[in-house]
Amino acid sequence: MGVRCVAIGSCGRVIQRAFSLHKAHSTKDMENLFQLVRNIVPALTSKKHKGQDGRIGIVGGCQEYTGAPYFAGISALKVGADLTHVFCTREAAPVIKSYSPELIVHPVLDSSNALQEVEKWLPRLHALVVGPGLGRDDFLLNNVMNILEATKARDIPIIIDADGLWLIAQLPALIHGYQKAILTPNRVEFSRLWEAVLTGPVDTKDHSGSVLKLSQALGNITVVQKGEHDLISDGWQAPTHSWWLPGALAHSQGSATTRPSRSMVAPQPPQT
Ligand SMILES: NC(=O)C1=CN([C@@H]2O[C@H](COP(=O)(O)OP(=O)(O)OC[C@H]3O[C@@H](n4cnc5c(N)ncnc54)[C@H](O)[C@@H]3O)[C@@H](O)[C@H]2O)[C@@H](O)CC1
Ligand SMILES: Nc1ncnc2c1ncn2[C@@H]1O[C@H](COP(=O)(O)OP(=O)(O)OP(=O)(O)O)[C@@H](O)[C@H]1O
Repeated sequence: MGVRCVAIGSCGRVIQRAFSLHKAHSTKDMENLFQLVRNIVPALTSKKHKGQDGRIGIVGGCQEYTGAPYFAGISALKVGADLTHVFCTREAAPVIKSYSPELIVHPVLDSSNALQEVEKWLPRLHALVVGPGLGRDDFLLNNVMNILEATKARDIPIIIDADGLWLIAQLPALIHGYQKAILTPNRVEFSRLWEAVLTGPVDTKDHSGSVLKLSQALGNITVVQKGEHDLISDGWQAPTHSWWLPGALAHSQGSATTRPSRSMVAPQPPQT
């Protein structure tokens, strides 16, 4: 069975499980969702070679945290990306690699030439995910700062989650105005970012307005605020709710970036 058939099967099982918890959904809703998932997975064709349907880089994984970068990488593959490169610390690499032979793992993030090592691969990557299981060690964060600058210089889309967001909260200028960035904060990460770039407390009665304001304060970069209802804004348009599976993935594992349908791999939301 091909990788994509397995991916579709896996997505189907997740959705079926989700729907078993949400009986209120109609069969028609379910059919629509299956179709949306199918749309995400690229069609097999003899005209393409391996790599053309997505080469994704994951920056994260350190001594303490190895699960999150694995989930980010393997999920990218399950929704159709062809290759995933994980850039992690030396100690994390054998652990992450042993979870799956499908991931390409580079034990470079804690080396003094981390930037050069990652830069060798940057020209081949279609998107970079920064933060899952990264930790908050200053030396690592400094390396990641340089990697972010190099990635921006190449105009590569960047998705930032978890400790990547911690770094952005310390240094918002690092990502300010970079239109190809997507930040995926949970409620706590959202507050941290808010405090870094805005004054006063987050308006908990107006989630939509808050997401819009944060996106604008960061120079109109896309913010996906995770929670019971995910909210997405690019600072120009009022936030929209997550459109495909509200609440169904509450038992999150690893990282929001492991659910790429919410961000750049997704088809456009249906017009309403
Ligand atoms: N939390 C996770 O699932 C993962 C954490 N990892 C790493 O573990 C370290 C600590 O992670 P923490 O998640 O504890 O982060 P923090 O140290 O930033 O703590 C955030 C706190 O906010 C709480 N919180 C989260 N969502 C909330 C909500 N909606 N409402 C109220 N409280 C909420 C959490 O329970 C946690 O106590 C980080 O270095 C992080 O990268 C990573 O390995 C990836 C997985
Ligand atoms: N209260 C909730 N009810 C239903 N679903 C929720 C709720 N909170 C979060 N979720 C779902 O879980 C996803 C992850 O949100 P969460 O707040 O757990 O982020 P997180 O802590 O950063 O986790 P992860 O890093 O795994 O994405 C959300 O995008 C949403 O789909």
